[in-house]
Amino acid sequence: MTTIKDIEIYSVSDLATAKASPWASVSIIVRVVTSDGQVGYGEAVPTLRVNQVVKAIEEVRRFMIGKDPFRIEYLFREWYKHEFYISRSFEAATAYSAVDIALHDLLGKYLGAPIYQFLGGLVNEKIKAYANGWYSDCVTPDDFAKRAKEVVSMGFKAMKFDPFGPYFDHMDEEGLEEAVERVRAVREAVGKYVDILIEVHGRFNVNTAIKMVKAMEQFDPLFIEEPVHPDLNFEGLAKIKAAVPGVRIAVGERIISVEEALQLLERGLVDVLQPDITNALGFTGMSRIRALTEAYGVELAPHNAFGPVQHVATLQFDASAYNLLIQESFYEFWPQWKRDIINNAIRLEDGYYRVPNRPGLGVDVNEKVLAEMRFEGMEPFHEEEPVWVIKGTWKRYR
Ligand SMILES: O=C(O)C(=O)C[C@H](O)[C@H](O)CO
Ligand SMILES: [Mg+2]
Repeated sequence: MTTIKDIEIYSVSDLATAKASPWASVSIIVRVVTSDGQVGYGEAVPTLRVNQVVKAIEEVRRFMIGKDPFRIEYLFREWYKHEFYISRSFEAATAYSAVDIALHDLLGKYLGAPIYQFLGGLVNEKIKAYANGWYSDCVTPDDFAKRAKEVVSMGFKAMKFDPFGPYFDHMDEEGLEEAVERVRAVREAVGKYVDILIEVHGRFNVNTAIKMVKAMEQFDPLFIEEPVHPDLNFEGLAKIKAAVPGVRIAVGERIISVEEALQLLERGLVDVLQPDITNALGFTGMSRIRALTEAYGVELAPHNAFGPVQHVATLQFDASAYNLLIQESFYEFWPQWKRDIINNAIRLEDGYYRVPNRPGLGVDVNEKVLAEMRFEGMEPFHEEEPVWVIKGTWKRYR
């Protein structure tokens, strides 16, 4: 019987020369190795938690060694039994997610099939993508407009950005005006037929959020994401939906269980759900969440921000998701070393990605990059700009 022999954990980074936000300068990759020499890859979330996440993966490793890697549902259930906090702890959830992705990669390689084949088969041959990470150091409306045009010339038909500068919790009139002018500049630059997605990063209290959503409605955003603080703020989201019913609201990148998805869906608080395969319990969790969203008539727009293994895992998932709206992508805006974590370049064709159809995740991981870019330690904490914003945008322009 094939068993799990080891789980190797690689933190890789260019922190010394990083030009991106600190969270984007690190990837945590896992490599599951079997007794017969097969390998499967997965990825976890780094955001200011690198050490804790690595430790959490070490715990999953203790449990996994010696087990049959192909009993995926059974392993999930067994680990759920042992890991008392899996649905309460971000670290526990992302650690398991990374390993679950790797188990699916292994199974696909063993069966000689891409992962989508055993998630129900191919529904979407190509996946519409929206660009993120394209607006580093953009501050004025003009900065945003110029860069947005470049994004369109790369082929993207959709893009997301956070226009709210340094505001958090409350935003005054001047802040709102600046944000509105940035969004107006992008809408004018890209025209009517490119989708604009407004990222709020869970910044605002409810009163500010309602005012902001009302002001943004005129630009016809595909959705507005995390308009209020992200603590499953049911009351806040309900007030926004009541105040501005015509604007689609997206949330979900921080959910770590199927039950959290259910709580949002059953209250009718979300139009587009954004689960992330690296913290929503891998393919196992995402498949359950997909079924729920279908039942509630909600579309999926998976969050995908951390690295190329996540990127291709999300493509595999999306390939079989009938209610897929769009997939996020930072891929084109990462530094070369990060793109090089996988050997097979993922090309954007007219705003879409073709889903890799080789076994497992469908790509080869570049072990040289994993060895050369290895690092230990945490991402830096910058007092002057929160870790979650795109670098150089925590500014006003007046
Ligand atoms: O991509 C998104 O939707 C984000 O919100 C990006 C975040 O800044 C990132 O996930 C933080 O870790
Ligand atoms: Mg977001």
